[in-house]
Amino acid sequence: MKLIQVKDYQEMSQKAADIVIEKVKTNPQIQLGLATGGTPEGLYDRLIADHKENHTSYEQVKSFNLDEYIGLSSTNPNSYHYYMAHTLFNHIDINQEDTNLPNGTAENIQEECVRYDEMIDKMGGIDLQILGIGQNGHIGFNEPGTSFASKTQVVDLAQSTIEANARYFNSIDEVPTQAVTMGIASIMKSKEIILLVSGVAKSEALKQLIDGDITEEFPASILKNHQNVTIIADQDALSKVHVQRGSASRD
Ligand SMILES: O=P(O)(O)OC[C@H]1O[C@](O)(CO)[C@@H](O)[C@@H]1O
Repeated sequence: MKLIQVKDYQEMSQKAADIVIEKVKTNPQIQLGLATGGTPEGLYDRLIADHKENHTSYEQVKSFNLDEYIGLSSTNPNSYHYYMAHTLFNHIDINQEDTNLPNGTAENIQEECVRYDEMIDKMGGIDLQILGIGQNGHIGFNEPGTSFASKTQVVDLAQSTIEANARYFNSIDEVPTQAVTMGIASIMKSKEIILLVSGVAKSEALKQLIDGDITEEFPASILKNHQNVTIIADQDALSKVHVQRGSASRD
């Protein structure tokens, strides 16, 4: 894993935006894997600003999101469909029909999981996946204990995830307890991954990722087995890590 150390959330977001914009310009048909949550908001803001200023076009880009809550329709402001529309898609020239998220209200959710993986495979896979990390090491909504062989699946959210995400809801009781998420194996198929990590709340997770072993008890640890991962982490997130410049491996 390559590590880019940055000062703060702003610099992390700018660095990530610079990379994404460059890749979209080089390959206008790039297939992007996108994440939600607080972490990528700054990245999306910068993609929008660049689109407005420099006219970087997403007309031929296709996108695939990691996850969606079970039971929230796309018009629910807490759904990830809504988040993506309002945080990014409505502000750039990507075609609505080229944006994909798992459907958390599908009648047959198991079929939906299979459909989602097959669709991504059929379209040639994800070129660049943007990832955040949960405080417990989750990627997508794959919580500790998830099989590294997992494909897109329905998961029970960990209590710590429900608590962390309650900030977006009126009360913790409104947070769905389940989600549909791309599995670990689905995520690992991406040709390239950028992991964004910011803030002291993620410092323990980042330390575990860099210093710890590869174990299903810490889902993000599988990223060490991927050939092309770049971590962009800020000083607060790195506060518990002793790293050599540019390298996030122990060796
Ligand atoms: O960026 P946050 O809000 O800390 O969330 C961490 C991760 O958890 C998720 O919300 C769950 O998928 C991711 O989208 C995100 O990367």
